[in-house]
This record gives sequence, structure tokens and C-alpha cells, in this order.
Amino acid sequence: MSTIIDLLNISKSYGDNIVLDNINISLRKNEFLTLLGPSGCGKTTTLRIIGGFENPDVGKVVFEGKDITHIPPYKRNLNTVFQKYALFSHLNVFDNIAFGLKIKKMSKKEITVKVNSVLELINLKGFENRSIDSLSGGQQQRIAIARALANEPNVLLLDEPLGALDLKLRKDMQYELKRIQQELGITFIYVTHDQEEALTMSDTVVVMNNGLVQQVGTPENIYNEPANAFVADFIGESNLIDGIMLEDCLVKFLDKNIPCVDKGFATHEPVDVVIRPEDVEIAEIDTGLFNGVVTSSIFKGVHYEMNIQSRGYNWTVHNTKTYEIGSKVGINVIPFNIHIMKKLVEG
Ligand SMILES: Nc1ncnc2c1ncn2[C@@H]1O[C@H](COP(=O)(O)OP(=O)(O)OP(=O)(O)O)[C@@H](O)[C@H]1O
Repeated sequence: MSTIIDLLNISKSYGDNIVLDNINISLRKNEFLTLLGPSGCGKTTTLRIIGGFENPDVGKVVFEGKDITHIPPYKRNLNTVFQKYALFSHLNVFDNIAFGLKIKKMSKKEITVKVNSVLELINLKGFENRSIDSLSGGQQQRIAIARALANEPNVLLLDEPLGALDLKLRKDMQYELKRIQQELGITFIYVTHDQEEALTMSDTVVVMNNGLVQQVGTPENIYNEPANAFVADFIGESNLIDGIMLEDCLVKFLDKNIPCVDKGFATHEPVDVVIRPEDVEIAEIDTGLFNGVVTSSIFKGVHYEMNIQSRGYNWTVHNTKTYEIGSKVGINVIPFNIHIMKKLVEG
């Protein structure tokens, strides 16, 4: 399948700090790809390298088959929207959006048509003459996006564009952005540390940690088949327990030998056992894999989030029914829902 952007063996350090360590990412045309990871993992640096604001120490950025590693930002057919909107406060909405078009020497008539069409797209028609200061944060962010879209980039780079918005507005804007991306067929590269945002919006998620790509996959793929304990823990909640693989399909954790479905580990290999809270079933005492005591239960809308203390481990469990604090219960997990991961080697 043909790609629009390829990052090939990108590495970058600041002094002794290795920020990106041999990153390889490929994007297809019209794809919504999200770089997801905790603060400081190298997402913004990756985006800045794609945008041309930063040079890699090693590796290449390839755009439609051409090496653009050393091409300046303004010569790349990419536009960037940063978290800080960087709008011109002395210009009104129209002139902010028209700014790049005037530089391109488009005619007045063409500019008016273009500005009106992007204002319509972001649902801010009629705002042309408003000053930037008179707009809410969400409206300012839409104008920043409109300004980028007016340039008709092939690829739009967005660095935590919704980070400053409150939750409700953020959710609305997530749908809006996804709609715009699909409507215009632009390739989006999106940076966020919010896993829910990444799962909701993306075609492809690149999970990063410590300058390394941990996994690339669809949201479903990343959630259901995490490549390692870091991804499992970062994407959604999980119970992460130390274990030892005894043989194929048999793991020991919390002092008990438990059937699982994973194979191919060395005998007695230390492993991470990952179990999602929604995959833990609560059973009658003495009928499950373990016995435990309920230590908390909070109503979360669709389920109760409970903590169950068992053999020195504090399980997080999602259950549609609640139990009184102090109740003695059994805990069950079917083998299919016990995910065995290789231990992470800390970099
Ligand atoms: N210009 C710079 N000079 C020195 N160190 C830098 C520079 N830019 C980034 N770094 C460092 O590189 C690392 C990665 O930063 P980066 O901004 O790419 O992370 P991030 O994943 O985007 O984090 P956040 O979510 O907090 O924005 C951090 O340790 C950061 O301090």
C-alpha cells in the first residue's frame, strides 16, 4: 500500500538525553494517525521533525517518496496546529484565516470564498469580523484549525490541539475534527497523551514511551492485544501482576498455578500478567481462583469500580453489581482473558 509519509530510523538526542531512538512510522494517505504516550516520551519532537521544525540526528523523513529531511517547514505541504493557538490578536477572524492565502497572493475574491468555506466547515459562519479576544478558547481553537485548513495541506499536524479545552468541549471537538478529516480526506498526525482521545479518533495509534515505539495498531488492536505491559497499562486500566510461566498455557501468579492460553515462553520465565478490570468476575467465596475482600466500590455510570484485596494484591474490578465494603468474595478470570507479556526491559 502506498504511503504518504515515512519516518525511517529517526533518532534524536538533546545532550545526553536520547529523546527518539530509531523511530520507524509509515502513514497512508487520508489516515488519522495518533502519537500517544506519557509526557516526555518524544511525541512533540517526532511531530516537529515531520513538520521540519527540528532536524533528526539520524534517519530520514520521506514525503511521497521524496527525502524532505532537510527541507524547511514552509516548503513542505504540511500545516501544524499547536496547543497554543498562535492566532494574531491584532487581526480579526477573517484576516487570521486569510493570512497564509494573502502570502500565497491569492485574489481577494478567492480568499473570501475560501475563508467562508472553512468557516462553514468549522461551524463559525458569521464570525468573520469578530476580534480574536472576543472568542472562547474552543472558538479560537477552531479558528486555528480553519487557518491551517485554508492552506489545503495534504497533511495536518496537530499537537494536543484540544489540551486547553474543558471536557465537554473537548469531546465535541473530537467529533468535529474527525468529521472534518473524513470530509476533506486530509491525512492527520495527531499528538495526545489522552488514551481515550486516541482510541476515539484514530485509524492508527502509535504508542510511545521513552523515545521508543511500543506498538503500532488500530485502536481495537492496541486495546485488545497490547504488545507489552506498558501498552496494556497505558491504554485503559489493567491489573498488572508479576508471574512465572511454568509451561505452555500454565502460569503461576499470586502463589497459584493458573491455566492461560499463551505459549512460547521459557520454562520459569518471569512475566507480566495483565488482566483488564472488566474481565474479572466476582464469584461466591471459595468458588473462584482467589478469595478476596472488597475494600471500595464507586459508581461510574455504566459499572461499579471496585477494589478487592487478595493475597497482598489490590485488584481493580469493573462490575455491574456492587458489593458492600468488607464483603468476602471469590475472584474468577477465564484463561482467555489472562494476558501474558514479556517483562519490559527498562531503557
Ligand atoms: N529543545 C529541546 N532541548 C532540550 N530538550 C528537549 C527539547 N525539546 C524537547 N526536549 C526533551 O525531549 C524529551 C521529549 O520531549 P517531547 O516534547 O518530544 O515529549 P512529549 O512526549 O511531546 O511530551 P509532552 O506530552 O509533555 O508534550 C523531553 O525530555 C524534553 O525535555
